[in-house]
Amino acid sequence: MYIQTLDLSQFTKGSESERRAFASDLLSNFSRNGFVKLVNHGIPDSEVSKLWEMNNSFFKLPTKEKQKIANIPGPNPQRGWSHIGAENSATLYQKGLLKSEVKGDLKDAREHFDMGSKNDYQYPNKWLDENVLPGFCATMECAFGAFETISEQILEALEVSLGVPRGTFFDKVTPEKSASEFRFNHYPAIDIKEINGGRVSRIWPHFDLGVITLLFQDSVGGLEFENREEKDTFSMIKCESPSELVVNISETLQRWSNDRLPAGLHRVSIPQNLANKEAGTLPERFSMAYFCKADRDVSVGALKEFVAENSMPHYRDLSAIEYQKQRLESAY
Ligand SMILES: O=C(O)CCC(=O)C(=O)O
Ligand SMILES: [Fe+2]
Repeated sequence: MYIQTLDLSQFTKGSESERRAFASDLLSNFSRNGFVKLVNHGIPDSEVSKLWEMNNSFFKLPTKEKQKIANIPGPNPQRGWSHIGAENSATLYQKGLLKSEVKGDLKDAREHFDMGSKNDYQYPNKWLDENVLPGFCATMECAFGAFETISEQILEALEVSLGVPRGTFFDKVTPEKSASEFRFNHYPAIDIKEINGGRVSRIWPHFDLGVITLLFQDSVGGLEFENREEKDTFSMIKCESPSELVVNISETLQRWSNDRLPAGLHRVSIPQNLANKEAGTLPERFSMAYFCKADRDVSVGALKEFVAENSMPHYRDLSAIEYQKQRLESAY
């Protein structure tokens, strides 16, 4: 099993028939396993390189600097730096756990940094002094805008292929009220034996909470998606280029579409193609994820377009912020 790579410029710059072909490929790949990879997504390589440099530089800062913008653990949207083990993905996404995995005391070997929209006055971002990491805020805000555009294009393509009115999804993800988030992940080098011990993972199997997720990963490897035909088995999502985007369906889209588009279960583990998976050290790994999220006041219940007449929706109405808080509460 592998993830298909699609060319987004076919949709953004193509003829009507190319746009339809892209939309249809997107839907069929998402339906198969919840994932696609995108090239020609509109973020220039130079911008992607800048992001990678920022990502690396941020985590290399002394702990005392990162501590100044520490996230306050809890159910609110995350802002700033979270130290290794702060978020417990195993608890957050228990329904994503494999049967063999025991509950409780499972750790993530990962630190991360989160930011939201600059328009989000309710949960403002936390930035370092400009001289500590020059250009950090500007680079992140610029990327955030680009991710908003790409998300809009993907949601529009899905609306086209699903035959639902324009705006069915996108009107619920507005740049003005944005609840979306951009995250830097850093997985420090780790002894493979520690991971094989079964209590520590880079990131446990989970679904993302938002609508869709866009992710850049480096070449270290280890990101995997679940094969739907064979529960509890995972395949690699190989990194062919540091500027390709991995895109997956997240929980909100599964709920809106009343399970027509199930979310993609994923994890970060020992790379399957590593020569020795029993001993040695896994090198550090970096990734960046943009979580396109529903506006906070919007319902994450099933949309009427996806509920057949005289049948019950699989998901009840609940505001996106209430949903997020309920899910996050279990993670700390
Ligand atoms: O690091 C990765 O490749 C995946 C990260 C991830 O799944 C997440 O942050 O939700
Ligand atoms: Fe994830």
